[in-house]
Amino acid sequence: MILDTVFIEGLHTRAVIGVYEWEKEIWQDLVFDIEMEHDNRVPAMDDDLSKTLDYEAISNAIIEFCRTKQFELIETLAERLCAQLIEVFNLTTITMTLRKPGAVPAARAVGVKIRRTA
Ligand SMILES: Nc1nc2c(c(=O)[nH]1)N=C([C@H](O)[C@@H](O)CO)CN2
Repeated sequence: MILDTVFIEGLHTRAVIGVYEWEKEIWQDLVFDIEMEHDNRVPAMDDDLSKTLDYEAISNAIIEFCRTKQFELIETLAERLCAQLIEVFNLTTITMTLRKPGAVPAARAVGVKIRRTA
């Protein structure tokens, strides 16, 4: 059982996302919190970046995905992005919280949280 994680908190990205026609013409803010299970003793043993989940590379992959893909629902974006990250970075388990801060003006944020396993 893996007890360690690598996390990314408050990652700001922009995407064309939303169900309404006006939303398909604008960029909107999205904010991600990500937790990925990993045995952190392995990279720590050799002080070796190649044995970690590289949070910089994963952050850049998330930003690029949001920049280049378009969906209506944040559920769809979260699902497809988790699938890609699991495949590309060989993740075992990922928990993703995706907030769309501007969507409901009366709320600080709305969003979804999913947990997916390879
Ligand atoms: N569960 C969801 N509800 C809503 C979504 C969504 O992606 N998931 N999207 C919208 C609109 O696009 C909204 O963000 C416009 O402000 C409405 N509800």
